[in-house]
Amino acid sequence: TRSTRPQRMLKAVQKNATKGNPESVISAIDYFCKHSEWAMNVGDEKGSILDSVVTEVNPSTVLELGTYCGYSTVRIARLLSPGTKFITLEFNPANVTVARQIIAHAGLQDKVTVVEGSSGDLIPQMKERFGITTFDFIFLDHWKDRYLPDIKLFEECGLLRKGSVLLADNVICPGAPEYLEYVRNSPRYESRYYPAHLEYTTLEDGMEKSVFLG
Ligand SMILES: O=C(NC/C=C/[C@H]1O[C@@H](n2cnc3c(NCCO)ncnc32)[C@H](O)[C@@H]1O)c1cc(-c2ccc(F)cc2)cc(O)c1O
Ligand SMILES: [Mg+2]
Repeated sequence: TRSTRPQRMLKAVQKNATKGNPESVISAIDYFCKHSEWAMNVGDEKGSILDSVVTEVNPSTVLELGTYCGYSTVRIARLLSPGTKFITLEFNPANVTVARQIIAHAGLQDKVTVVEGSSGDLIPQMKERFGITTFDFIFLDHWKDRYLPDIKLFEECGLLRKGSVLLADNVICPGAPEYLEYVRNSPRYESRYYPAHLEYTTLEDGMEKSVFLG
């Protein structure tokens, strides 16, 4: 049967990227998406914003929602200090399989744990299953209508501390209006919008960085 786009992306990484070289994995995926098939990776322009926020926060604990093929997982993991606890959640088992292979090709398999399951089920398990008290940095890039319920879940589960940073992709395209309204109007967050473009296109998109104030 016909391969899937994530499988074709993995093949492109295995063919064109150097094993153990995260930068070459990132470049191979961006090349694939620009010249072969568009895919919903955060991409190079928004990826640079992600890089700068991760570098600024220099987190000890990181959570990503929506691994997909592992592109942003590789971008984040390559910047983390040794000993950082990084967990990424993905509920599609086929995507988990591809992501684990792309992360391994980059040589970053020891830096991140890819957990199969849905955020709604897994977020409440973070403390007991992974020994996490709070997250320093959270990257939201899963279904856009789940951003708001999941940030509320973080609050309910006591997973945020004063200064925790949440970065949300696609707040314009496809858009996360209820999430934006919440973080921009809640006295518990200090929010800032980073304008950019939808990955690999000229369409408007952007990322929202929100700092939890406690
Ligand atoms: O839809 C987009 N991303 C979704 C990501 C989904 C991935 O994350 C996984 N996932 C989803 N919900 C959960 C969940 N929890 C929630 C359910 O319980 N828990 C765990 N994993 C979850 C899926 O299995 C996928 O692997 C998007 C679209 C465009 C786009 C823009 C313009 C266009 F024209 C077309 C597309 C651009 C982007 O950058 C985008 O990120
Ligand atoms: Mg996205």
